[in-house]
Amino acid sequence: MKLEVKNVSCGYDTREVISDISLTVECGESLCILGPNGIGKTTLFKAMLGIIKLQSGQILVDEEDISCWERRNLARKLGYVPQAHNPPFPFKVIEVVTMGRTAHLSFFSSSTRRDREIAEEALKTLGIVQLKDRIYTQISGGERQLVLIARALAQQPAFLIMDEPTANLDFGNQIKVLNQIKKLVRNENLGVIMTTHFPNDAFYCASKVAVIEKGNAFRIGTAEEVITEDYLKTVYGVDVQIISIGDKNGGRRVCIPFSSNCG
Ligand SMILES: Nc1ncnc2c1ncn2[C@@H]1O[C@H](COP(=O)(O)OP(=O)(O)OP(=O)(O)O)[C@@H](O)[C@H]1O
Repeated sequence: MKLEVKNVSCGYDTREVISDISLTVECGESLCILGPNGIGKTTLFKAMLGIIKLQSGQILVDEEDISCWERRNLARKLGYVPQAHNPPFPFKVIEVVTMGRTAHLSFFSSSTRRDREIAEEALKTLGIVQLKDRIYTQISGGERQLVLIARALAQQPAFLIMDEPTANLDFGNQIKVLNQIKKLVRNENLGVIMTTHFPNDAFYCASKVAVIEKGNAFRIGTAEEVITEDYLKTVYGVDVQIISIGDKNGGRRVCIPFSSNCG
């Protein structure tokens, strides 16, 4: 299955934030979107999820324009993982994850035993089934992020749209979440589109990288093609060094910032 953003422009009222962007993601691929604060990454996600209208262009799933799809249909194809948040009510983890089944329920029906089993399966896939009876507001930020991914998985979408899934997490939880994303892409054949502020996240887990720059310039390709020292200097105005390291799975690149004028 293919998700295609085709010549999309979008924004708020008459203000264009994203201008003429095109990208595609297939199931079994992960795309990391990088770009400075306020450039429009979340705005693009809102457009993909039908929260704001496109100013021009199309969003297609397997060549079908999704603009006139019912929200429920859209939710069966696109799952959204927001940044971990504190909900106002102290739901149990299993209840939060079962909420992901809403798109599969008919009007006025409540979740069934099968929905709860699917929710539990999603918790197992993420290795956090032991949290199922804990109160969501009383677990850690990293655990909450994994629970939100489980909730989106319970929705059984083809694609997961993830807004900065590693934000606010400690180093260990960042790696755990990135490893889970890699597994979902590889083992569950999900397509993942995620934003991040860390080029190393993209080196670590992305099949493709897109960078949105000021002036709405846009680049997409493999991490190696797109994330270069010169380009990061252009986009973020900082000096970095990109080095290759060996690990047991083969070589990998990492990006290290350095200051050329720190005396
Ligand atoms: N609801 C809104 N109404 C009007 N303007 C908005 C709204 N939400 C965001 N914006 C503006 O749109 C621009 C893009 O914001 P957006 O949140 O998409 O950026 P972002 O790339 O996701 O930023 P960050 O990396 O800081 O999360 C910003 O100038 C922001 O102020």
